[in-house]
Amino acid sequence: MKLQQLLKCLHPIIPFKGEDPEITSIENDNRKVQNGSLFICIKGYTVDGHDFASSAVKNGAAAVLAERPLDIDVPVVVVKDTNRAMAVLADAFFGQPTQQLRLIGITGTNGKTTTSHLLEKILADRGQKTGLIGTMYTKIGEKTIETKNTTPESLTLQKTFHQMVEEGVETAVMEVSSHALDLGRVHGCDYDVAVFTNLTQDHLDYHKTMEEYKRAKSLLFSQLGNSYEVGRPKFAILNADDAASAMFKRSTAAHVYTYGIEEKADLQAVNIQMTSSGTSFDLVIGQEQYRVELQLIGKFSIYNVLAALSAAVVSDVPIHEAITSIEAVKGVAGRFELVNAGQNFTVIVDYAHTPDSLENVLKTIQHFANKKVFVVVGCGGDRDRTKRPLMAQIACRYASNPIFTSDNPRSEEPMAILKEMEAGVQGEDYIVIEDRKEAIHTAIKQAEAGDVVLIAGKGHETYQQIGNVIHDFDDRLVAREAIEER
Ligand SMILES: CC(=O)N[C@H]1[C@@H](OP(=O)(O)OP(=O)(O)OC[C@H]2O[C@@H](n3ccc(=O)[nH]c3=O)[C@H](O)[C@@H]2O)O[C@H](CO)[C@@H](O)[C@@H]1O[C@H](C)C(=O)N[C@@H](C)C(=O)N[C@H](CCC(=O)O)C(=O)O
Ligand SMILES: Nc1ncnc2c1ncn2[C@@H]1O[C@H](COP(=O)(O)OP(=O)(O)OP(=O)(O)O)[C@@H](O)[C@H]1O
Ligand SMILES: N[C@H](CCC[C@H](N)C(=O)O)C(=O)O
Ligand SMILES: [Mg+2]
Repeated sequence: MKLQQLLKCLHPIIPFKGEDPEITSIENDNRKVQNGSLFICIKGYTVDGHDFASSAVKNGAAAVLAERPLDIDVPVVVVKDTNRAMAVLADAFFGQPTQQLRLIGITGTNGKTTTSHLLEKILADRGQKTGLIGTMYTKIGEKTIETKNTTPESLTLQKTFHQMVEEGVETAVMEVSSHALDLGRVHGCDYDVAVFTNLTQDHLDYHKTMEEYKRAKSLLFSQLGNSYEVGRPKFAILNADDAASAMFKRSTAAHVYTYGIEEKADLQAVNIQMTSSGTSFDLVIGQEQYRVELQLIGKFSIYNVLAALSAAVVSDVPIHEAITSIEAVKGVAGRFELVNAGQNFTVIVDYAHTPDSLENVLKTIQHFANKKVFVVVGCGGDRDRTKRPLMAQIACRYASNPIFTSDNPRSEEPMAILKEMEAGVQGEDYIVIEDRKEAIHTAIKQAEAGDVVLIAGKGHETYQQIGNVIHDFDDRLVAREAIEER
């Protein structure tokens, strides 16, 4: 595509003039630039992309998009906000891919990864080719691609959607993080369905207040189409039991459907039965009622299932087929994942890294446990510090044997993070073991028949970041090794 043609999508008040090279790709990382690329300079949290413009030109950039004039030998297009412009350009360059597939976005503090996997399974079972974008990976059909963020920035995102369209994906399901909504990573995404799981404390390092965090989440609903196009209706799926849903309902013109347990909802779970091996309930939808027998555990799993079923129903999947698909799901990696190596106690690895998720998982365990409950838990560095004392309190409230350890300390001093956890539980009974491997081994060594060991916070992660070094680390493998050593 010619540069001038591409720039038209920015609708400048005064047209950009100048040379008109052929643009073969768009990049925001100078290391990925090739002959003919348009290099977009983004001011990041760590470095300023403008500093890499000369290097991008050396690597073959045919033009540069920047927020100020630059002394380089290729055309420089100056805009006020390159991050905003990147979303528009990416959407145009890749042929507006989200208008060519069905796009379902899932937001909320907890349950996004789980719900997206449940929904993907329902759609794939119907014979649809699906795409998935989220915390664990991006998936196109059966192919998985490694990712860094839960929701990538706009350029990667639109490139991925383009690839999905090329490969025949009919529906893409994606996790939409509050960071992504706030930073405009999803500008240009034309969602058909927006799903809300729940809102509890996380990410206050970034959003500062819960009100701001909620406002960021609400963008998914306010940005959901504002027209009643007959052929492409838009739906907002809201959690009737979460107070934030009222604001999201007000934010959207889309058709609203609700799900829930406590409050009246369009899809409602009643007659719930929970055991240590599964959960069952009656799904009431309109005048109809269906029994649902899940292999998933805990009340929070019912919410994720209801969210996925609601999104499936508005996507024209017959409800009984959606239920059959969900009943076959054994779980999602790193979410309430059992580690079995022949031991006579239960070991669970779970991605709970917020106060609410930790409380939910521990309450679920407490419901079934009749012996000791160990929890090995830490808090990530360079992330919301205010959750540290709260998570420690929850660990002490619901577990008989709390062990505080490191999660991903990142640039922080591991013991300083642990001190902030301890500040919440003065006088309580707990132990601190900075080294995560040692902490897991200690819990497993001490566990006796019938006890439960919960290893929380890192779930599917296969690394531990300490300082700038990323070490291989997988809670599931470490737990297995510890069990085998007994
Ligand atoms: C705070 C934040 O969101 N940071 C994101 C941001 O990084 P940054 O601002 O530090 O980027 P930077 O390194 O300064 O680079 C600026 C520009 O220079 C370019 N550059 C940089 C270096 C170089 O040699 N050459 C070059 O051209 C970069 O490509 C970029 O365009 O842009 C990066 C690229 O898009 C993101 O990967 C990165 O996410 C980091 C890893 C992160 O941890 N983000 C978290 C807070 C986050 O976004 N989390 C949410 C929610 C998770 C959840 O709850 O599920 C998520 O969606 O992941
Ligand atoms: N609906 C829910 N409500 C509360 N807690 C939940 C819910 N679903 C899952 N959890 C807990 O939260 C943890 C993370 O779940 P999941 O990965 O599905 O959430 P997520 O929203 O994708 O998280 P992230 O923001 O880190 O990507 C699970 O391991 C479990 O402990
Ligand atoms: N998506 C979450 C991941 C947290 C996982 C936890 N293991 C940590 O490193 O803090 C976040 O960015 O807050
Ligand atoms: Mg996730």
